[in-house]
Amino acid sequence: MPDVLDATPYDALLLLSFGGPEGPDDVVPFLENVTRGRGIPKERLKEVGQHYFQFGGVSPINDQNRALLDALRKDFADHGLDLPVHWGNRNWAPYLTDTLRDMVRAGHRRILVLATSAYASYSGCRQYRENLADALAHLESEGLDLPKIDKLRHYFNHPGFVEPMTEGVLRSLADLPEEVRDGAHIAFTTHSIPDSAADTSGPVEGHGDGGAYVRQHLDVARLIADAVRERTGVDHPWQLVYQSRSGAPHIPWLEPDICDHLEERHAAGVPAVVMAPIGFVSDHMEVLYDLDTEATAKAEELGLPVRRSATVGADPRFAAAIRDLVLERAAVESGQQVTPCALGTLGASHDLCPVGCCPARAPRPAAAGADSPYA
Ligand SMILES: CC1=C(CCC(=O)O)c2cc3nc(cc4[nH]c(cc5[nH]c(cc1n2)c(C)c5CCC(=O)O)c(CCC(=O)O)c4C)C(CCC(=O)O)=C3C
Ligand SMILES: [Fe+2]
Repeated sequence: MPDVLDATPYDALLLLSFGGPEGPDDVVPFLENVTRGRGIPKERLKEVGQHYFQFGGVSPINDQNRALLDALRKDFADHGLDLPVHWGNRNWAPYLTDTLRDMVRAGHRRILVLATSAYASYSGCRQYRENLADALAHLESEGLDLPKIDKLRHYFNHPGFVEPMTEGVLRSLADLPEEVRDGAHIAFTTHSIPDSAADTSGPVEGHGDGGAYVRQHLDVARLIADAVRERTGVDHPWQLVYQSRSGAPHIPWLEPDICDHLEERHAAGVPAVVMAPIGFVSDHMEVLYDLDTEATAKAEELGLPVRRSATVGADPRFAAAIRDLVLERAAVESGQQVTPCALGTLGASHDLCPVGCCPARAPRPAAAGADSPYA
């Protein structure tokens, strides 16, 4: 390994995340930010507000991101990669626009973005690209010289993302009572999204039937299930299920819901379930409430032993994976030949989101893609 790693042409990495409230007074304004123009039913908002108030109005997501920042900075420093890492959010402080302004004022001209979503979808990819376009428009109106922004490819199938989750599932299985362990099923969970959003996720040529969103999750689930079988010698049946549905009831979203799934598995005589939240990068509110609180209460009511496995969070292997992805993309942008690292059947995702990838219901400018007005 060389003494000094080089991320040229990039001069900074931007961790781009969702944001979350840090106290009771933040909850309602945060939810207003999240739902602006998104038509989420009032009852759902009141309910989700309660989830936050139950945890003192504090979402764990910001501390998770602070821990990830620390892990990235440590990994980069330990490997001689001199690349500053900044952090901005879509829905709460530190807001993306403020972070980007600071970065431009500090002289950064080529910024690489790491979004805290590993998969294709409007909510996990294009919406972040729209946020980047909004922030750039804002800085332009302030008369600042705009930087060039690229976004890292989807990392769902990078070994540094998959391996910590495999280990988490193994730990959860080991934690189950021995008499139910070998019969346990694995429920891989992710955020439910409208069927229409799933079907149009990923590049246009792959649209339909759950799109890239469902295919990518299925690939990760299969990778983990295969690795678990290899390590334990036991074939644990598994299924991809969904959680955290919002939206109006008459609009179809991805199903089944984790709670219905637990009921169905219990009725079928399954002795235990490991819930593996592969759709989430860290233990934020969706994991703490929808799985650890709600689904776990449902399992208790059924008398079904369950365990929830770990997300990658600030695992050093995940930080190392991000370093690998940064160097890979820097090499691509420098015109070098690279072999991208990816497990599974789908191969490495595209570097540049093509036109029509993960479309919005109402088209808006999106940066860091083939259709960016800020090339
Ligand atoms: C795919 C996906 C991810 C994963 C990718 C990624 O990480 O980006 C994700 C992450 C997150 N979602 C989060 C919170 C919320 N999401 C909501 C609403 C929605 N999410 C959606 C999808 C996703 N969401 C969708 C289709 C909606 C419906 C409305 C809309 O189309 O926008 C609402 C409104 C109320 C509700 O409907 O629940 C809240 C409060 C938090 C923060 C948690 C914390 O505070 O710890 C995080 C990380
Ligand atoms: Fe969400």
